[in-house]
Amino acid sequence: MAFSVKDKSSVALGSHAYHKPMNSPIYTPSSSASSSSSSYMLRPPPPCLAHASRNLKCPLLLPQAICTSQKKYPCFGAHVKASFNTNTLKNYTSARCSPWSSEAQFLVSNKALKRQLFSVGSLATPTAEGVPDTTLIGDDKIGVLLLNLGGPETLEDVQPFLFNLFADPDIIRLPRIFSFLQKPLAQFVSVARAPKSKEGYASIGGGSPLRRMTDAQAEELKKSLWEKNVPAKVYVGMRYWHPFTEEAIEQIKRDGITKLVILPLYPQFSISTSGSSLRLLESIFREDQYLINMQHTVIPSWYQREGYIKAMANLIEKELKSFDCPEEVMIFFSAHGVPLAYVEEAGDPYKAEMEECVDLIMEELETRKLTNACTLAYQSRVGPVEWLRPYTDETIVELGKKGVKSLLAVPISFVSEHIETLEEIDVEYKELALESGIENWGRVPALGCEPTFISDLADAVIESLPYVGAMAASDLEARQSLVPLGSVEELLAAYDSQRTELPPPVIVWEWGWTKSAETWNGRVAMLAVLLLLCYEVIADKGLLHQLGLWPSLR
Ligand SMILES: C=CC1=C(C)c2cc3[nH]c(cc4nc(cc5[nH]c(cc1n2)c(C)c5CCC(=O)O)C(CCC(=O)O)=C4C)c(C)c3C=C
Ligand SMILES: [Fe+2]
Repeated sequence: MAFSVKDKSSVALGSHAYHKPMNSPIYTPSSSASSSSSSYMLRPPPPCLAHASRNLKCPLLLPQAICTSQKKYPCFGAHVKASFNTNTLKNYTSARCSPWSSEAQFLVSNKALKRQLFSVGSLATPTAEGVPDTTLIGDDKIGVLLLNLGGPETLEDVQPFLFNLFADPDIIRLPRIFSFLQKPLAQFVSVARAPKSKEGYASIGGGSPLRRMTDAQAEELKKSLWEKNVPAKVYVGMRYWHPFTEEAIEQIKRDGITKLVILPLYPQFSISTSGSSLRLLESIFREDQYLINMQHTVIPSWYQREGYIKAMANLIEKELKSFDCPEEVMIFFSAHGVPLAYVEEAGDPYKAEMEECVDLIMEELETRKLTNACTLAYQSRVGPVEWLRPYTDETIVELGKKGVKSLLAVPISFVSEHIETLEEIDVEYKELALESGIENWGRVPALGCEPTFISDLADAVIESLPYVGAMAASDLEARQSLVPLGSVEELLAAYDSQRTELPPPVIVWEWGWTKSAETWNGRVAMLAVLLLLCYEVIADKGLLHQLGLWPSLR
């Protein structure tokens, strides 16, 4: 028994084609998409935006993170779809004055862009022997900076780690006039959440495996690069815990790196993950003379890459075989959620990229004659606002009710094991699934150091090398040709302008225990917390002071 939208009698959760909004958790890739994109092409224009900071007032790093070319010309050597995604970027209208807007003038036509990108792209092609063009390396010292989230290594680390996370304005997005409350709020929320989080970390051995796993990935990536004749150093920069991004940058300076490839370890781009790390880097770069002069490029997201898609498909194929009736298993993609407002108001491409990623993996499985039904849902929501739907927990219950008997969970937004795979999926969701009538449960491991995946990351780095510093050329045409800056500027301008506003209120009021009531309760609670925090700051007394959770200002 396989479930799909083409088979509505089996599970009637509504229609669900990839390019439509995902109202229901069940979908199968649309047949047109399958047929149009079952092959991989080698040299599409890249999504990475190359920069060198020379000749620019500031290094303009962040725009590289978000590139509209991704949908139309997916990443180096990646899957090219014939049909374009209806890109969220189309919604952006305003071009504001932002730290990045100095580039808005370099708008280019896609035609010119393609022409140049194909010719520049060919520079990156490894030779037949797999040896990259050494002129790309020359006397340069090449570094690769892996960006990741970081995780507490001991239970004592949990609360300060949470503080760092909630103090990030890309995680708790306050209107600018309330930005002075960011740290007090982070203190409050981290202290309030720490006990629950500690329980989770205690149950997976007393800390996050993230540092260990990311270090191992860095080591393997370095080996792979050297094997491919690119003698690069690989650094790890975490956003919220050791080794912090700032520490990695100091090491990069000490090592005298002259060309840096920045590679967030998140396959899909989100404002809250890669975006946050890139924003931090941008501020570090802007202040530092060495970094301003160092050439760099960013690989903003790489979920479309052949190696990544194939590696994911390999893991799924292998895990399906462990079920008694593999063809009856529903493949259950579970992605880390983000608040809905990130996507709908701030223009986060995360949801669109996630859906496309799932589509590509399913298409790859189809080419292997694996036609299982699949579902995408979002997990790990935190706080009172609405997050991306469908939620993983609700979906599991719904699938149980609809008679689904076998589920294979696939963590899709992250490439290492972490608390949300080891605790949330393996323990909480498994238990919920079994209670909901699902009889057979499996989980695909995170990619970790899977060789196909690591080798593909190395290729992504190598393919990005021609773009490192390409913007340093004062040659206007080169600058114009390499980056579809107009769209990037629009995206960032829109994203940044949204930071001044809170999400709009729920317009239609419904009585009873409804979604709108839930949302409003959350907002009222948030407002009360804000007022209490204001009181603590202004009066230098209050509940937190009494509990000793607030350092006296006097
Ligand atoms: C693509 C991955 C991730 C997105 C998107 C993301 C957004 C996001 N996360 C929080 C809040 C928390 N995240 C926490 C841990 C955590 N988050 C990710 C990844 C994404 N987060 C990972 C890999 C981890 C685990 C790290 C580890 O230690 O193993 C936590 C702490 C754990 C907990 O208490 O549950 C919080 C809190 C928000 C609010 C958010 C988007 C705005
Ligand atoms: Fe998270």
